[in-house]
Amino acid sequence: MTLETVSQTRSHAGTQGVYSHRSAETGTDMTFSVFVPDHAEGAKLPVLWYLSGLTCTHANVTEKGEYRRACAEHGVIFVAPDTSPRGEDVPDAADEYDFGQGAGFYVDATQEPWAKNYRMRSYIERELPQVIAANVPAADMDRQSIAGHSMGGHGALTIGLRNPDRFRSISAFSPIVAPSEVPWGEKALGRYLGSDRASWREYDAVALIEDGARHPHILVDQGTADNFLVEQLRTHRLAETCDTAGLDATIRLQPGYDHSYYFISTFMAEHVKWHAERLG
Ligand SMILES: N[C@@H](CCC(=O)N[C@@H](CSC=O)C(=O)NCC(=O)O)C(=O)O
Repeated sequence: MTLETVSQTRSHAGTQGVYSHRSAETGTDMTFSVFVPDHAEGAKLPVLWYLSGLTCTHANVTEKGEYRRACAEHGVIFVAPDTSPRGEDVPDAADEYDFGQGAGFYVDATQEPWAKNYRMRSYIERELPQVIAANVPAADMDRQSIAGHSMGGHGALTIGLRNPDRFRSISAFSPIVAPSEVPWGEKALGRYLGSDRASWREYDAVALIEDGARHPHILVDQGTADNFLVEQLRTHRLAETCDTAGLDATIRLQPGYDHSYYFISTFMAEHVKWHAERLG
């Protein structure tokens, strides 16, 4: 598979790259960023995936996430994919920031006209890892963890919970923990997957845990001044569900922080370190 280098920039004792490739899953060109810390020749470094939220591309966290110093210090490769397929030929929902392009919700859509291109689950779980393994020689694909923000926090939790043997740890900033129960999620899952709510459960972290999914290493940070907390994020649902299931997740409320990258960047280094400790 051919990878086009969009840019490579030296930063924090490493290389920040942006690349694009043709995706078989989405049927579109996809762009992602990868930060590779400097390393000895032949060395293998663990991989931390970061899934972004509504309206984002790879660029939001790459420019505002402030992960590079911590990744260089701990020797962690950081991969930031896009949040949906994009292009003039890709169905979109004009004027809806929370659906369509920029809002793939990390599902494989089953409904028309979304099913052909909106295959972000398979893209993140299968295709992009193969692209990374083939093109980033330092990437140790036996040591992976996953993180994300908001819609991407939902993606990290659900992908991590479905694949506990692949991802050694899961962390999330302000995740949508129960999309089946909130407006953003009901809209996206209803239109991408259809009205049968049973088919939504594998894309809902609370439902996955209720249905038996487990992971020993989960960290969530949530700002108390986040304007989406009450209606869309509902962190307490994850806390309650983990308690009931006997899951020892670390769920922290951070006083005064909002939903923005000012919040994410404040705690990013802690998340990178926490993952690095579990990645060995
Ligand atoms: N109405 C807003 C909502 C968009 C927004 O807040 N997006 C967040 C993620 S929300 C959940 O997934 C985000 O990360 N924005 C990008 C950023 O750089 O802050 C709007 O349309 O702006």
